[in-house]
Amino acid sequence: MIYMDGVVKRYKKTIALDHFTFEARPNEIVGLLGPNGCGKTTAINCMLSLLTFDQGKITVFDQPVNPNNNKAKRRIGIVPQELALFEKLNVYENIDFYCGLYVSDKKERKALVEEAIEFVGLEKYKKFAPKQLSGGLKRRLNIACGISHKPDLLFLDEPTVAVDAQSRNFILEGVKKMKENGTTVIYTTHYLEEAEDLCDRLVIMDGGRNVAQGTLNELQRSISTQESITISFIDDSEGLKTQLQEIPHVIKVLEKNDAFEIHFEKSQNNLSNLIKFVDEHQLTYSQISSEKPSLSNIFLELTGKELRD
Ligand SMILES: Nc1ncnc2c1ncn2[C@@H]1O[C@H](COP(=O)(O)OP(=O)(O)OP(=O)(O)O)[C@@H](O)[C@H]1O
Repeated sequence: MIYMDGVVKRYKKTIALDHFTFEARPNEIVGLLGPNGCGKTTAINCMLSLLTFDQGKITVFDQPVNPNNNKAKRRIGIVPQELALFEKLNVYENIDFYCGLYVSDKKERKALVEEAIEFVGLEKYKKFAPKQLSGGLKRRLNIACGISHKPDLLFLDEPTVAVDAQSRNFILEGVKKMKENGTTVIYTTHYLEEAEDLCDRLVIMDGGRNVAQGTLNELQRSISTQESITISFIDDSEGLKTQLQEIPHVIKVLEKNDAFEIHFEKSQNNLSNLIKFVDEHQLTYSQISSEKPSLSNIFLELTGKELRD
């Protein structure tokens, strides 16, 4: 669907994309993740041929990107992070306007607009002006505007920022449904749990580069932390963190909300070694849980930074 190879984009002295590579295959949801300023928007704008680039190659639908390729544009949907709604138009009219950019036949358009309204669950609000909608409903309207022409390729930029739980679920279920219907989705988000749950593959960006890509499983296998055990002690003693660090196979120990998050490399005995340590030091714990590295752990190890979550 989309292929980027060695793409360099400079804004004067800033290198926003530094030999960036990226791929989105048909019928998958690809998560594009990275800290503020890592180049996500620049990469997307280059894919959409809204920006020119200095070096490298980008193909969309197997053709080099070209701002005059209207046939390709018809197959692409964009849901920007900033709401792009007309205050003077009601819900129906807003969607109809965006759909009209691609579909001129009125009858066909009416059916598509109605379908988009149903898809985002705004049937009761057709005649409402955007200012009469809650934040979550406005986001749903924004999405309906981007998908009403049934794109094969959809860009969703942080669609769940500042939305209530109900709208968030609606949006996430909608994205899954779009994939089921054959759409390829490129999804940027800062919510790592959301990306873990939703995306088939993930691309982690930092400093304009693709620092890692793959399924969650592949990314988990690519880092040294293979298990993280969180333990809360009732009788925390001074110097405990340093002592925990000496347990075999421990990579590092983080203190999080009155608990220790201990990162281990791959070994069969991590949990039993920790319990042995607890017994030997006559400690009492209130909670203990073990899990595979989260996307947040992966992100931290690969980039040395926490991503806002
Ligand atoms: N028009 C511009 N002129 C100069 N520098 C720019 C311009 N647009 C972006 N940059 C710089 O390019 C880099 C990449 O920015 P970009 O907006 O692509 O990052 P981003 O990952 O989308 O960030 P965010 O998560 O904050 O939206 C940053 O250093 C940014 O300051």
